[in-house]
Amino acid sequence: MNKVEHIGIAVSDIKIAGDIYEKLLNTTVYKTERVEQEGVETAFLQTGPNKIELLQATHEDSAIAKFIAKKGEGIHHIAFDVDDIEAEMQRLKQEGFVLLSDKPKLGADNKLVCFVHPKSANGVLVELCQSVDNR
Ligand SMILES: CC[C@@H](C(=O)O)C(=O)SCCNC(=O)CCNC(=O)[C@H](O)C(C)(C)COP(=O)(O)OP(=O)(O)OC[C@H]1O[C@@H](n2cnc3c(N)ncnc32)[C@H](O)[C@@H]1OP(=O)(O)O
Ligand SMILES: [Co+2]
Repeated sequence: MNKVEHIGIAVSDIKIAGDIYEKLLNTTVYKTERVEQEGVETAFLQTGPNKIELLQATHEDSAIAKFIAKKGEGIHHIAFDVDDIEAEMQRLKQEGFVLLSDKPKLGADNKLVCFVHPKSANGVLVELCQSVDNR
């Protein structure tokens, strides 16, 4: 695995949260994207080498809606950049981690993604990300 690709933060209102994070980080939201498959609206901010992904649910069955209902707004996942997502998925499976899909899915920002169940990663939802350009 390479660097942290982004930190995902679950928010109830992406416009309000975007304004707060713009002030906090002294930068602007550079991109928004709706990912229907995940039931989320996203907004991205960059601070130094770090990327923040704000996530608002687009329907009540979305993972983000369930998370906020249970735990409230806050850090939802940590995503790591990988060179070869299928190889990394295979490695993690062999190490006993529980993957949440058999195949990579298309995420935001032109990435292939796969999630590791938080119960198998010390209570943290982990996302693997491979740039589609890396394929
Ligand atoms: C925009 C696309 C993409 C990107 O490109 O970056 C994204 O980031 S999409 C982000 C949203 N999508 C996902 O999170 C997909 C993966 N997540 C899931 O499949 C589910 O959320 C889950 C992790 C399997 C949990 O779903 P479910 O089992 O239905 O929910 P429960 O509420 O019953 O949770 C079970 C258990 O797990 C704990 N939990 C849930 N979410 C998290 C979390 N984010 N971090 C830590 N722990 C989490 C939850 O509290 C439950 O624990 P117990 O109460 O102890 O049983
Ligand atoms: Co993410």
